[in-house]
Amino acid sequence: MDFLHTGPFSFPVQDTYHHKNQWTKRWAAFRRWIGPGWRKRNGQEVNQGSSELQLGVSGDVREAGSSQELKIYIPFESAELCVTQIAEDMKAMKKRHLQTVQELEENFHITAREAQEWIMQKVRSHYQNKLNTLRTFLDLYQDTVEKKKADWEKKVAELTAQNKQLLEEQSAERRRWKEETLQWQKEKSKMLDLFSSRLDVLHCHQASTLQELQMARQEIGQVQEILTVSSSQEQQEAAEEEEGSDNKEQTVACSVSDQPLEGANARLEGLKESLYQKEREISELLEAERSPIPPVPQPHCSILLPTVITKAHEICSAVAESRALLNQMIEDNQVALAEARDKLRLHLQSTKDESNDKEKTPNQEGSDESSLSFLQETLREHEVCQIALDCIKSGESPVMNDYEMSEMEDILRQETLPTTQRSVKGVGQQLLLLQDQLKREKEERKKIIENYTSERAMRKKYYNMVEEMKGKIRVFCRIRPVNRSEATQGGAVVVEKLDDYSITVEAARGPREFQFDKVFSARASQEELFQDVNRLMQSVIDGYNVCIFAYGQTGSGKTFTMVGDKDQKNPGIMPRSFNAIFDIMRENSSKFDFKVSAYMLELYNDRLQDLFVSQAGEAHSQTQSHGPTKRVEIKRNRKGVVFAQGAETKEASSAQELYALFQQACANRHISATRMNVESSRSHLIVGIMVESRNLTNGSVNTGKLSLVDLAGSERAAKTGAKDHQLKEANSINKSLSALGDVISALSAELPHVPYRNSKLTQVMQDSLGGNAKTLMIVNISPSEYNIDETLTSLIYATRVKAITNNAQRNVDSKEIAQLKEVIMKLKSGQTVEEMDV
Ligand SMILES: Nc1ncnc2c1ncn2[C@@H]1O[C@H](COP(=O)(O)OP(=O)(O)OP(=O)(O)O)[C@@H](O)[C@H]1O
Repeated sequence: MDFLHTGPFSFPVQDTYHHKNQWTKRWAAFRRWIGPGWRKRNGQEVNQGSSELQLGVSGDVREAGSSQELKIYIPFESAELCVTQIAEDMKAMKKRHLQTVQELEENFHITAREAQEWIMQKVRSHYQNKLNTLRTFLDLYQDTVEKKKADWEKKVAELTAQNKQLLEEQSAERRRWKEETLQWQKEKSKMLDLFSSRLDVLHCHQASTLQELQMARQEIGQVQEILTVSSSQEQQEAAEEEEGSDNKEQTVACSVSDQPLEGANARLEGLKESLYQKEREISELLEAERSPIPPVPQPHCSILLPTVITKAHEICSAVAESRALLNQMIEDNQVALAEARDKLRLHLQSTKDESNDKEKTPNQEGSDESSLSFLQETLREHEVCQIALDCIKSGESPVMNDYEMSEMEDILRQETLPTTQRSVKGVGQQLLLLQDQLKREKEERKKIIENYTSERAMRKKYYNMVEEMKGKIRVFCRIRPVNRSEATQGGAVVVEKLDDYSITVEAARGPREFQFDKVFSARASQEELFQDVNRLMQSVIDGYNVCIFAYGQTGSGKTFTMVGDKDQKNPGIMPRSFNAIFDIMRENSSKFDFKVSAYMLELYNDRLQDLFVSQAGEAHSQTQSHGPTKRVEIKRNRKGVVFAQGAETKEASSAQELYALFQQACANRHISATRMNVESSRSHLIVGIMVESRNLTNGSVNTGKLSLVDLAGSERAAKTGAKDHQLKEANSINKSLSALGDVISALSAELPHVPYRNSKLTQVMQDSLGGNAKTLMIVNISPSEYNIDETLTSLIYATRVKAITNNAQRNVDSKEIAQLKEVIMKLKSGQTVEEMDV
């Protein structure tokens, strides 16, 4: 049998005619099945035109074409067998090919997965490296901050010590001044006493002199009488003698009567002289009394004092009564001096004993000090008096050194002559000097206080930075101005801002001080408050979750702080943050591609409601049986970030658009008037703003979320006058706030279980309290006594919140992860995913 050799297969050739048609069909099918790929086998071309196999009419197999061409006739069975075999071979081949394809596909998948894993690993290690570098930076930064903090603390301590020392020096100086002034005043009064006693003595002396004068005058009168009598006798005798005696007798009689007259005259002269002398002395004394010390030139103490002492001594020696008086005074003073010494000794002894026995209160110490100084002064008084009296008695001046002498002179110059112009000038100058010194000291003190305050502020700032780095929740306190109803209640203001970080509340049991990260007084504007909030907006853009919430009793100013006033003349944190976010986005638009979306909810009567869906619309859809409205539920993603499932999220491309969305949401909010607040929020408002920023350089994506929460205020039904549905609202508000309080207590006490699930409010705030958000709480309080209980409760809660630590982390995804997330999102929402996307 001949065989047709076509490639690897051999066809048995058959020359049966009746099989011709069948063969032709099968051959055609075979060729179709083989297809164009079969043309080349073993390097031999099978030409359709020239090498085509043909069946001869006679049934012989012959070669078609030219005379050289060989015609081969294959028996049909062989050909069929051959075809079957080829078909099987082809099947096997196909199967093998399919297996190979499958293997290749699998290999491809494995390689792709490996490549992806390798990339992921690379990315991970890259970010790990980056993280490590950042950690090193952070450590370095923390070290620097620690060092700076230590430096500042040291500086503050130094300044405080310096300040203390200065204050001590100042008070010591003042004390010294006081003591010296007191001492000099005492000595001055002693000198004045001395002068007055000297004057007394002089008065006595003057009186006795006057008496003597009187006596002398009487004596003169008597002498003049005698003289008159004797002259009348003389005249009588002369008349008698004229009548009968001779000249000789007349001469003798005359000489006898002249003798007593001469003695009387001499005596008279002597008396006159003494009278003049006394009169001179008296006039001198009177002159001295009128101006005890000649005004100009002023006598020096060194001259004056011995003069006074000598004069007093002279008087005492001359006048017996003065001497006796002086002796008496010396005796009395010695007794008083001994008594004063004993008293002082006893006092010192008793103070020593008491100080050994028990500790004293500051009051006791003060009274001890004052009685000690009083005793010392009394003793010193008697001592000085003793010296003065001894000096007067002995006629010797006290021994003083130059310094004491000049001091004494100064005192005398300034204080003993108050009426003279000079002394007035001296006192004035002294006063000016003192005022000048006081002014300088005040300025110095002010400077020190300013330094201290700025140091304190700086220290607090660094402390805040460190606290923030640690993840502590920041708490600001804002005091609202007194409102009209409080003013009419007549309630006094009991809250006072001490400085930027502390306030004091005049509670019934005494003042209580609270410390916060910042305190805003009633005068603080919305802008001032936002300046301290603004930096959190950058954190949102950087991919952090940030939460700002206002807490406080009803009517304390939460909505004013978060939203602003009704006509938006004083916009609050919410509208300001919309602008701030878009401002930052605009500044960074060359480096990032941003996307902003928002959801706005309210928690009313423990039910979450989407504020983008109006109540009317919801009711309408329910009545029109469009089915129940979408249920909003709070969920948390893998990272613990809270999100509202079922709430509509709307995108905004500008601050205005976002604000319009916000206004739309606010219009749907539950608000009504209560006795405490004409526009009281009856629900908790929760605004979530998501900012997605794609880095145009490396494709990484940050997703930050800003949660702004305006809580409804805690209230007492009795105060607000809530009834019916308002009472129900109040109960629901108070319940959720009490659950929030429980969460705060558990977190601040670091309890193992935190009851987040007790209320929807606590679920909403789960990532902000003890979660991964940067959180700021603003505690709003009323300043009035009328609300003091609520104020204290709010402040105590806020203080607890300060102790809570969050673990804020950035939400950053690499380009690949961000892409994969996008694909997942598309798949979840049923969209088709292009190969390009993967
Ligand atoms: N710092 C402030 N300066 C001026 N007015 C203020 C300030 N704080 C609050 N108010 C005014 O006090 C009133 C009550 O404030 P607000 O409505 O903000 O209180 P609330 O705490 O939100 O009360 P509720 O919990 O009942 O909603 C408002 O009229 C508001 O304008």
